[in-house]
Amino acid sequence: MIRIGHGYDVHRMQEGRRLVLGGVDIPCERGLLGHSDADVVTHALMDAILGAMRAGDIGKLFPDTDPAYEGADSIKLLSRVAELARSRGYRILDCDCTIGAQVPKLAPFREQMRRNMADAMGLDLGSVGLKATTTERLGFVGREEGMEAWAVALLDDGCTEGARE
Ligand SMILES: Nc1ccn([C@@H]2O[C@H](COP(=O)(O)O)[C@@H](O)[C@H]2O)c(=O)n1
Ligand SMILES: C[C@@]1(CO)OP(=O)(O)OP(=O)(O)OC[C@H]1O
Repeated sequence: MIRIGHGYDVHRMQEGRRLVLGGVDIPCERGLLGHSDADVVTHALMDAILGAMRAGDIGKLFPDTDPAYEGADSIKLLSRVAELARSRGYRILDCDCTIGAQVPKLAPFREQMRRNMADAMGLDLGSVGLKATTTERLGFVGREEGMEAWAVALLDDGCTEGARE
């Protein structure tokens, strides 16, 4: 049976932090604040996969109170989520993500972000969609206070209809 999952995440922008999106270190005066590398799009994608698995969320799997995840490389955490999915009999089929960011321009980094996320999940590049949008200067994204990301993922649970809880 095909399962759908959705993920959403927000991180605050702050001077002196790296901007890491889809595993790409993007040159920018300000980066994203978080316990991990604060890779907002990779976090949304992990939550989408976990949602499709009905397996909670990244905060449950990787608590932000655990020093093990301080400065964590979120792409490595994505590999772990994909491995967890495989170990439970799921196959990640397809996913699509959107980043809300007023600045910087992300288009030049889009293909490398897709590649990093696809590689982390063991998927073809074509199975990972990624877009970016400004919010036309509206809201916290528009004021450059933070960035947000949404993701959806389709997983095959390997079961006949209705067999999983
Ligand atoms: N941080 C961003 C935001 C947007 N883009 C690209 O620009 C296009 C137009 O954005 P609008 O918000 O004005 O619709 C968008 O479709 C993206 O291709 C970007 O690269 N980086
Ligand atoms: C992956 C984690 C690990 O601390 O990253 P954070 O940078 O804390 O980001 P957030 O999206 O607030 O919560 C998810 C956490 O589990």
